[in-house]
Amino acid sequence: LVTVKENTVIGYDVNPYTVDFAQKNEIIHESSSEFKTAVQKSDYVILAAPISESITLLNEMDNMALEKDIIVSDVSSVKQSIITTANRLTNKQIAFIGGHPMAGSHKKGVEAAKPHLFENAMYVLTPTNRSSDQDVEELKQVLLPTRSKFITLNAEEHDEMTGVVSHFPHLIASSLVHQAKNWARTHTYLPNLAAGGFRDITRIASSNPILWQDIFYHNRQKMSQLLEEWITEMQTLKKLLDQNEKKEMIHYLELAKNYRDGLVSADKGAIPSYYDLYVDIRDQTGALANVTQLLATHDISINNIQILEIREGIMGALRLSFSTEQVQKSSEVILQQHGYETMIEK
Ligand SMILES: NC(=O)C1=CN([C@@H]2O[C@H](COP(=O)(O)OP(=O)(O)OC[C@H]3O[C@@H](n4cnc5c(N)ncnc54)[C@H](O)[C@@H]3O)[C@@H](O)[C@H]2O)C=CC1
Ligand SMILES: O=C(O)C(=O)Cc1ccc(O)cc1
Repeated sequence: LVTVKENTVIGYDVNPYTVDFAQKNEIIHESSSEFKTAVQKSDYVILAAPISESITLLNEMDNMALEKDIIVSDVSSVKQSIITTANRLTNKQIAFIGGHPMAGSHKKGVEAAKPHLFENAMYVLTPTNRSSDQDVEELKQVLLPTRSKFITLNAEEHDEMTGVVSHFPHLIASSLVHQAKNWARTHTYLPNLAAGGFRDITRIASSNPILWQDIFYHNRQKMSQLLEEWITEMQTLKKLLDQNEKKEMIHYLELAKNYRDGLVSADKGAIPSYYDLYVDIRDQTGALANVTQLLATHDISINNIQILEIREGIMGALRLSFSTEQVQKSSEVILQQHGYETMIEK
């Protein structure tokens, strides 16, 4: 993705379908079929390809003849490798600042783009020896409309922290799915018993495998260290179980619960970029149709709907996710006015 100064966004992608889709859906103003042409027209460039590809593109830019100075950034989930590349650039006209918006989903492709995707999300910026404080401020101004919250981190601390809260959980989610798959060979009814908990913890296992292999590869040292720590932790847990250490187990679960409960609120800096509203419902089909229609008549669009723990004839709940707090609050008012019981997690 490439932007030029007069608020014009030029899009470039190796896949022409992506550029075409982006233009038809007004995600970009202009398109380019050649990376070099797009770069040469631009004041700011944001590389949003898989990490290894963004590194290649940055190296390509180093050899380009540019008529003006440009600020280049990226969105790669791992920072060290691209920052190392940036620190070695020789083209004096390029100022590089690493970027990583902590928002997204398990979906891939341009179709997953959303105008409010980055709103309230943390956006990590990683300055390099190829950027000044003024360049960082200028980039922030360009990114201001995303309404994300900027934080400056160096590559090492970024990769350590995202390793813990983003990359490593992915590996665990996939391994849990593998475990279930193996057990399902001998227990064919198993998938029917997979309740909300299993779905919650494994959602990210449905992400794009090529992208995640690339993330694991670029953060392989941290991943390996985390895996080692995890194995030790699992061995400790196994001991607690085998020796029926009740108190210790309750203590372990309590500590995790307390810490996790403190992470829920969006403004405490945790990752959620959605605003959830829970609605009590009696039956699935009728309630789903009523709730969605009611909100649609008020021009409210729902980002995601999940049916929680519902069985025929028994009260259940819908989890509606919205992209802004304002829409979440107005949906609550509308639904309450129509007799629905609602809840927003504090
Ligand atoms: N998926 C997510 O939730 C998040 C992803 N990221 C980072 O964003 C980057 C892109 O990830 P996604 O958007 O999920 O992947 P994606 O697969 O949806 O999009 C990547 C795009 O890059 C294009 N591409 C690949 N090689 C290219 C090249 N050499 N030149 C031009 N275009 C090329 C592909 O055709 C595709 O349209 C990655 O670096 C990832 O680490 C960062 C935050 C969140
Ligand atoms: O699917 C999810 O919930 C995510 O965690 C999205 C995500 C994927 C990659 C990132 O580098 C940052 C955020």
